[in-house]
Amino acid sequence: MSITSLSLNDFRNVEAVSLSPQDINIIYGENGSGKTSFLEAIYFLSHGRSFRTNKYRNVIRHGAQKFTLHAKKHSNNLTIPMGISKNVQGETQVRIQGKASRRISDLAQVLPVQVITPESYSFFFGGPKERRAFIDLGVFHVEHEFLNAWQNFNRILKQRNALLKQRPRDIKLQLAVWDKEFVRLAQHITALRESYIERFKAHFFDRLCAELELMQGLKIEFHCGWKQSDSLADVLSENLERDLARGYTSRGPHKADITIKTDVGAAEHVFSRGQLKLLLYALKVAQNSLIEKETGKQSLLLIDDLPSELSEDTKRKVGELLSHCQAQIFITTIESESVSAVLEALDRTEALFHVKHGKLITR
Ligand SMILES: Nc1ncnc2c1ncn2[C@@H]1O[C@H](COP(=O)(O)OP(=O)(O)OP(=O)(O)O)[C@@H](O)[C@H]1O
Repeated sequence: MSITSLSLNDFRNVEAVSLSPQDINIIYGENGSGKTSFLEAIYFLSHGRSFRTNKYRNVIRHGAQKFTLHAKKHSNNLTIPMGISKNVQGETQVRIQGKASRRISDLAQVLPVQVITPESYSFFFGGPKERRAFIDLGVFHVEHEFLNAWQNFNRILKQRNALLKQRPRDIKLQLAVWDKEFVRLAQHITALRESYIERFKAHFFDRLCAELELMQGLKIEFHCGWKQSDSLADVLSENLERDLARGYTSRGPHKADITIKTDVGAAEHVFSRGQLKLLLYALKVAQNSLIEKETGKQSLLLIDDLPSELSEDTKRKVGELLSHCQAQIFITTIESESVSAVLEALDRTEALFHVKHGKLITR
């Protein structure tokens, strides 16, 4: 069990709703009833932002001055109350165990949350940002040094890019100072990512995908953000003219990526949409169960509109995949019956929540 109570106030079309989630939670209702808003609220409690919009005002209920979200997380016989509120001026308040917290990352530490939406398939087709974020979420949870190193690296990257844009006369001298630290942090971050990816791959292939025929022969490759056989210091100097022309640093760990290949080509060019969805579930579940294994933290998995585009057989396979992790799961669907095949594979306590116009009609 992870979240034992959740309340939303003035969030999207939800004025005031409280619920007591179970291990598996099915949130169902008509289009526009407010189902996704519940997932969005849980995500907000973990990340301090929405997965749907960067405009925080969009999530405050029309006419209200602020939204407030509360949850109680139960783990290891400990109940941790947590909350976040944000007002129309953009001021955020975070409370964990009754104490104000200034760092959003504190929320994510307490409540690891992953989300899968119908748009998540941009994971395979979009740029590397999302794939990098996927790796880093795992590294963040299992490697304590990562957050600090990543924040420091980003500060240096910002300074370096500002220099590239300003082009002061002594730019080479100034860059020499920044680049030393840039390279040191880049190597540290890359080592943490590589070590995580190796463990992730072992977990993904040996534990999770052994029985899924589709996943046989897949290869996951990590690209660190520059040609790894070359020294990063040399790569930075070789690319200086190009970087000056563009005004940003083109090589480094901020460009890292992963590719997923089948025997005959990149997964995104070979697999069907349904197969890619299954692969995405496998990746997210592997991440979840690895975080559980290495940190003992139970995470939450939010799945928006699970049944869309999935056959009954694929839904059963999704259910089998989900049974490999202990994550508390929240699934939205228009009709509750359409996820029966998923639930059959999950032998855990379930709760059904019927949402209508932002209100719960059954509990
Ligand atoms: N800030 C807001 N204040 C009030 N209502 C809002 C606000 N933002 C969105 N809404 C409304 O709240 C509802 C939220 O819909 P949500 O996306 O959660 O529904 P859903 O049940 O997941 O729909 P679908 O099945 O179509 O994905 C919509 O009807 C939307 O018009």
